[in-house]
Amino acid sequence: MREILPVQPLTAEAFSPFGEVIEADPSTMRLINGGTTERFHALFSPDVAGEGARVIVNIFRGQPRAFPYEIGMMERHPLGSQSFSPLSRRPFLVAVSPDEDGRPGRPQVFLARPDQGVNYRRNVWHHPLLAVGAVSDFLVVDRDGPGNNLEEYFFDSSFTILEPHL
Ligand SMILES: NC(=O)N[C@@H](O)C(=O)O
Ligand code: NI
Repeated sequence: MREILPVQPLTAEAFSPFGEVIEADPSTMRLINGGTTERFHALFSPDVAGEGARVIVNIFRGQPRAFPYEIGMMERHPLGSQSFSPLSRRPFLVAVSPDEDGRPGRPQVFLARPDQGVNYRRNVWHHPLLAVGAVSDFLVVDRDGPGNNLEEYFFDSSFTILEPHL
């Protein structure tokens, strides 16, 4: 029996070892435009490295994953951060791992609300996009430029995620 991973709610504190949660945090809010707009300021700062690197904005259209889902691999981007912000107002799953001597440790899985996104800090182990329940669009801010920005690691034994309760 493969190890079943618990799914926990996404919070800024729990996710802080891996990056930032993108959400309308009242502590970041400042009123602008004559008080007609709330600006939730500087939720994260994209981090790109290497000569010729640039920050780019993309849309990822993710197909929903089938459950139970096997986490067989993790990846990381040594040259840039990567953020995912839902455009389809749907929840999604976030799987991240601590680094253990250059390999991902046991994955931690979070359920992001439809009004939450995440930014993976540069070189943080994560699983590729995990859309849930329906085709879902995400605004993705990450890096373009020369050099290899993808490192993958395949586990000897996968981990199981059960269908999340939405
Ligand atoms: N390949 C790609 O751009 N996507 C992954 O990095 C991902 O985290 O989904
Ligand atoms: Ni990625």
